[in-house]
Amino acid sequence: MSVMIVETARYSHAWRALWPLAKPKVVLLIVFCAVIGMCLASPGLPPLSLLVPATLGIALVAGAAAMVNCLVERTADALMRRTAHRATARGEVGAAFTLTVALAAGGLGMLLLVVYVNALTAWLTLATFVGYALVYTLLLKPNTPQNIVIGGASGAMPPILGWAAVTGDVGVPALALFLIIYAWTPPHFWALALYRRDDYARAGLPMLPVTHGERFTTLSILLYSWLLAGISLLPVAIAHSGALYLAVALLLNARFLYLAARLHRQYADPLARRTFVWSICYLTWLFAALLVDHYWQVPLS
Ligand code: HEM
Ligand SMILES: CC(C)=CCC/C(C)=C/CC/C(C)=C/COP(=O)(O)OP(=O)(O)O
Repeated sequence: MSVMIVETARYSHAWRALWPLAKPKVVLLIVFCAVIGMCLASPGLPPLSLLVPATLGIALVAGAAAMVNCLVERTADALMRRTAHRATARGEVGAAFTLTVALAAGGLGMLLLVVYVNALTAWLTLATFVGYALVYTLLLKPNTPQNIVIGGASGAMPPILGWAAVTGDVGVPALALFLIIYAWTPPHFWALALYRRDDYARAGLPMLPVTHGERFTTLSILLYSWLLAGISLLPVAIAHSGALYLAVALLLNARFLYLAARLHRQYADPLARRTFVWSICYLTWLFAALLVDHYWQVPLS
């Protein structure tokens, strides 16, 4: 009896240790962007019979990708303060167990997409998994400071996945949303990499602030923020979104550009942290505005 209790406690500890490896908050925003892709592709609300399996499927595959990322990077994670507590880095969960759970979750997600959604969404989600868990994590991240500029293409896929789930193809508005997340990713990540640069240097990862220094990174953030400001107006330029979205986008861009310009003028770690936190608020509110605008569109003229 006591052996059983000890075994159960060990397993429940292992399961609880696995949950943060799936990076639930990141996956939540990814799924939010995917759901908005689904809504924008539908004149009304997407049917629940599609919304539920598509959302669950994408969430499961994204969580699996995050777990594989933590598994592959466990040695580097152990050297960084931000990631040293991960169960993979601490050796609290075995590699075989983590991989099995990740593949089971990812497999279940793929099954949901294949059976209840469509083949295009399933293939694109699989490609996204490979792009992040393998190409970015194994090849790009340890080898080039442009790692997230290239690897960011995976993170930018969610609206395309959502759109494809509803329509079975990749529409122009979905491509515009892809470009928004693609341009958003470098300032999002480099802001964090700046105030965590000692971590990355210790782990031997060639992040931009480590290889090119603070000034070059803040300039890159500023330039990408301008690029993002322009790209974020694409949904209006293609007449998919209206005045409400435009107003919100202009306000959000103004704050992002203000923070990026200040960061470049006078660098400070707390300001870099604020810029990183703002990047997450920015994407959340921008996509929320797309959604509200879609259902309550105010014409521009
Ligand atoms: C390759 C592209 C990306 C890179 C390199 C990246 C990097 C990071 C890093 C290093 C963190 C820090 C986590 C921590 O605080 O420990 C983070 C947090 C976060 N990222 Fe990203 N990110 C990327 C793409 C995305 C995408 C596409 C989304 C959502 C659409 C996203 C949403 C978030 C959120 C919500 C957090 C906060 C998580 C938390 O507070 O636990 N990221 N990101
Ligand atoms: C199927 C699908 C939709 C997949 C989505 C891919 C995905 C999970 C993208 C998120 C990107 C992410 C969490 C980057 C973290 O950077 P990092 O891995 O360099 O950060 P770390 O140092 O915290 O591990």
